[in-house]
Amino acid sequence: MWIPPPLGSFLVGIQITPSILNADFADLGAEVARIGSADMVHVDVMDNHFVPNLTFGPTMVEALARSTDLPLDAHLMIADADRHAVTYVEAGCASVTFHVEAAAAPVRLAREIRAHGARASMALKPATPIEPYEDLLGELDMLLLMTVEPGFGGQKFLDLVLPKIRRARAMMGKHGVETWLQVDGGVSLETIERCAEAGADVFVAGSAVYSAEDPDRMVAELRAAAEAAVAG
Ligand SMILES: O=C(CO)[C@@H](O)[C@H](O)COP(=O)(O)O
Ligand SMILES: [Co+2]
Repeated sequence: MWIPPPLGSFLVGIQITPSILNADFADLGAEVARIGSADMVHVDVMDNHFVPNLTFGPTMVEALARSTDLPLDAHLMIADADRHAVTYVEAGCASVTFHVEAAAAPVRLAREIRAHGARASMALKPATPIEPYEDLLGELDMLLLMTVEPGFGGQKFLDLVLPKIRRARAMMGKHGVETWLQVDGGVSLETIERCAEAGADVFVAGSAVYSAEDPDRMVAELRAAAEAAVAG
């Protein structure tokens, strides 16, 4: 059984997790090989129900896990997350994020994901407030705050989420938890500094990475920009 590391070992600094939503789906193994310096590969699972788009299922995720040594970070945009999340741990994901809007029992689900050996993460859409979930933060390895409405890559970053990122980071400090704070949607060289300054430390970037001529160089540039913003 996977045992959460002790407090403090969560502090790994800035992490860049490119989304393969904007990669070439016909050649995903090769596409992931183009981002060798990434910390994790963000896999957007969509069911055409929770969001109006359809992407991968567990069989494809399992094949992807076999084709790379990078940890997979599954972002489940699916209805009935309680029923399906563990399938993605079994498919080989190191981290599984469910949406709180799609989970009937988020505490039980987070514990179940951890008990099956993956990091447990919970996502909030832009209009979902963080305050009702303050007491759950200690159950999570990562909190994902969406900075676009989930469903599609290439959307414009929503600045209105920045105060929620700040509040979430402050709550983590107040409760003494070192939960990773991930942002997802419209993250680019133009927006990453604002997110890092607000307290995010894990950054999903899809179109910014895969529209770059050299995706791995873009990973390095995003990391440098976030680190510079944190350093002040
Ligand atoms: O979860 C999602 C969209 O729902 C994201 O992971 C996006 O796919 C990221 O793409 P960009 O906004 O960076 O292009
Ligand atoms: Co995502």
